[in-house]
Amino acid sequence: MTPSAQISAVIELLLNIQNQRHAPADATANRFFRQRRYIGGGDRRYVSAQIWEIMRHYRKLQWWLKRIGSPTNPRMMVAAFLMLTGKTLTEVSHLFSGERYAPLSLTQNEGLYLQSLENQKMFSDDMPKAVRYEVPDWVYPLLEQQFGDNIDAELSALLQPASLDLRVNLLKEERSNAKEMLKQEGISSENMPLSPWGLRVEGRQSVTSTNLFKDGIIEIQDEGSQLIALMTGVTSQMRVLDFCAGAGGKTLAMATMMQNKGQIIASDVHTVRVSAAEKRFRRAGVFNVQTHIFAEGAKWIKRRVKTFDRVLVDAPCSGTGTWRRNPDARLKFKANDLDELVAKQSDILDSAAKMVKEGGRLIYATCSILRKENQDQIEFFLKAHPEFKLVCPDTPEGLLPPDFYQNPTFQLTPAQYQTDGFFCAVLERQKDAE
Ligand SMILES: C[S@@+](CC[C@H](N)C(=O)[O-])C[C@H]1O[C@@H](n2cnc3c(N)ncnc32)[C@H](O)[C@@H]1O
Repeated sequence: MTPSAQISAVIELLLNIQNQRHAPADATANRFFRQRRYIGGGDRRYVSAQIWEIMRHYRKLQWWLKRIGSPTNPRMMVAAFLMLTGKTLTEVSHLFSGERYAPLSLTQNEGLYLQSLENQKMFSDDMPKAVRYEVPDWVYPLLEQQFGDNIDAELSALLQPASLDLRVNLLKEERSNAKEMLKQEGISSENMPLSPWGLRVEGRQSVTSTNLFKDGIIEIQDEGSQLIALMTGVTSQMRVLDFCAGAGGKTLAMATMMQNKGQIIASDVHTVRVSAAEKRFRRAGVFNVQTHIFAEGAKWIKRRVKTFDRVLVDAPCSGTGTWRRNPDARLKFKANDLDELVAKQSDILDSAAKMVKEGGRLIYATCSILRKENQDQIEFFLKAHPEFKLVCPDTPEGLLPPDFYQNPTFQLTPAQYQTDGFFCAVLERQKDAE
């Protein structure tokens, strides 16, 4: 593709993303490329990279265009993006050439709007902070209250692209061997600073096409997610329930901790996710897991009241901690979404708590950085459930970083730990008084 044709594809994809507001942007992008097989690998990578950058600067681009009185359509967003990332008006005019496969030529008005962006930077001092950091206006005050003086550091880190993190399946291979094998497949990685299973890959690489991935030796999993699994403290003698198992990321990590022994039940309400999890369990050689799909009625729960040593609730949440990976999610997040999620999490916690045996533990986790879903949720739960107490993790020594053993709750953020944002609380059901 010519550079102009690439820009044309970027504009078209951005229009698709805007029109399919309810679909995640990466799903829309995948569909877009599937329908245009003629776009080769290199061009596809270029168009994707540009789109993710535009999504990462979406509010700022809209702010600039409104400020100069321009329409905020995809065409002007892309042109403004090019100007604000260093192209001159002449260069942008060449790209918008009007030739075959190129975007239509810039109109006189468009040229004038863009001229006023010459020598401007993406960030402007008089931009509101919520725009600068690409968070919804209603979310910014919540985060400001939580992070205080650290707000700028926290929100800048949340704007950076996330690293590509892998978890080595110790059931199949040592981390050092996996690292070497990955290198032989052309992918360099480093041991992660916090997780004993983790490898961090340099740059953007396609790990899913490696033999290691196909053979179940590695899984893609953020370091924060690996730490949550570690905080459950599961061991090979236990009976464990992963209440919101989804596609099984944390189940897989817990199965490794349990050396494929004991029993894990991986449950969820979402059939497709559970099927995906089953496929991953097979690939990873994990056979101490059974799956369960929740149906209407609570019989399944009733029969298993107080029978599990550990129950993990990796709750459905706002995903605000993963905004580095999903820049479009931040644009879609609404205040009533948060209220609904908080109510749902509370219901799930109530059901899951019933299953924890005396002296057993309930581990609550979210990939959210919002207090309402995290600390406030746990405070509310403890008021309603005095039979539970917060306790420090009892994970076998040496698996977690030392300070993780001292705290019953943990908030991870990209700024502080270079992980996604995660919250975790460990609670224990007290023994009934005689
Ligand atoms: C954060 S995701 C889980 C991710 C998964 N644990 C992992 O590590 O890959 C939350 C999951 O909760 C599930 N869920 C939503 N409502 C639920 C409910 N009432 N009971 C159980 N699971 C539920 C969703 O289908 C989703 O898969």
